[in-house]
Amino acid sequence: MLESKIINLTVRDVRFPTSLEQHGSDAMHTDPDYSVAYVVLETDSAAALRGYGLTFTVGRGTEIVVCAVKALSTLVVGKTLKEIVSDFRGFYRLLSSDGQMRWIGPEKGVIQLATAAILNAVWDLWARVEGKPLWKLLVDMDPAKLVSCIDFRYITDALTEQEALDILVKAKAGQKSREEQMLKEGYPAYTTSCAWLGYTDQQLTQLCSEALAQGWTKFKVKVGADLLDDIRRCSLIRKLIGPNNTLMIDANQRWDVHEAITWVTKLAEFQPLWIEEPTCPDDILGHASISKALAPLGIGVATGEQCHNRVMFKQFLQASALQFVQIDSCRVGSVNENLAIILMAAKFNVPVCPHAGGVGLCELVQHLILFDYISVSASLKNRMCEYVDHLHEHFKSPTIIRNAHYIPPKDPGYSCEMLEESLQKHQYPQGEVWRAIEQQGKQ
Ligand SMILES: C[C@H](O)[C@@H](O)CC(=O)C(=O)O
Ligand SMILES: [Mg+2]
Repeated sequence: MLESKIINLTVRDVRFPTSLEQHGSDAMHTDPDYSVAYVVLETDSAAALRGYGLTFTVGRGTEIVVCAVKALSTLVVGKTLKEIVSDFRGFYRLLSSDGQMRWIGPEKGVIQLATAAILNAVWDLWARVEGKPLWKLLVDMDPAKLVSCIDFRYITDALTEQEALDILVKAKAGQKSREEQMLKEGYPAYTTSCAWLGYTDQQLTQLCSEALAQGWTKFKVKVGADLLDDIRRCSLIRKLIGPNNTLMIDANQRWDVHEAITWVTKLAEFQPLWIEEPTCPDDILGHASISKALAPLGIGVATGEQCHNRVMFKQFLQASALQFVQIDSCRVGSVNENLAIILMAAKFNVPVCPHAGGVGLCELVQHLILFDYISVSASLKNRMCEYVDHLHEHFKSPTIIRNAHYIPPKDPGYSCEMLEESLQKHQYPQGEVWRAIEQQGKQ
């Protein structure tokens, strides 16, 4: 089935009105409507095999990502899966470095989100053809083949192809038992669902108490808009979860560098493990200053959900500007680029703690973090994957969480196929959910 040719690409703008209840709100994104540009690759295979992919957005602007996907589609349609995966590095380069389209990137912004959506669909298709969930496709893949999927351009000063290969070969030891461990216990997760910025203290208390009862031990709280609110909310959560559970805080880029240091120092009494996105996501040296200032307080810096490519991650690592690498399945160039980031993190000995949530981000990134543990890092120290309890019901193979752990998916593919009924209802602006909202606005 590798011979199957991709004969069509469709892309849809699908939005969920999460802002109505303040789900997903933070200090910078006060009214997110969790959304996706949803891609389907159709093939000429007898079994009418399809690949499903998506990239995540927070509402307005999704139509621009849809346009970018359409612009890139001519580079994909007409290719066989075999042509693509036998030189995946070359195909990645074709998509990310097209001689004309790279001007509107390169490898950043809308065009990078569109690249992610398309490549996620290609990886989904490949995993389906092999009859495996994506994490298993990666875990079973020969290290040389894995490395051949990565574009090392601009990162060889931090990680060479040979070094990447050596890391993967070394991690072969114990791989089988780690895979069995994951199938039995799952991968540790933390929750962000209890403490979005727009939630009331009452909601926060109720959701946090419920989460504790369900076995959650690690909690992330949104901060950054108002210091007194932050002190009150962090104090409330710390009291609820007790001294031994883990707290993280996330400012979503709200502060300048000095402001970040002062503000977080005032929250240090609540003992957060990390401050996430304290300042502009492009300010590597700013993050390095914050890291240095907060290290004596035992607080690390985490970032990555808006870090747009492997070159940025390389510099964050080289500058000791982060202590937690937050890969994102839809921000960078799909699995190909995330492989590079995971391997660089391993070389620099910095834990990977993925960003997830949104629509489909948990479904996707669970595959990457399972691969990281089984085939690269071989460690769970200071490692956990974000989980957010929204919108999973719209997926054909939703994430399974047991006792605050991600249970490895078993269905073939990359877990991002959505239910047709959900797509139709939420398609923007013509789906019934959006027509009803428009009607209410007119009344
Ligand atoms: C706008 C998103 O909900 C964002 O707040 C998510 C995020 O920062 C996280 O999950 O971390
Ligand atoms: Mg965040």
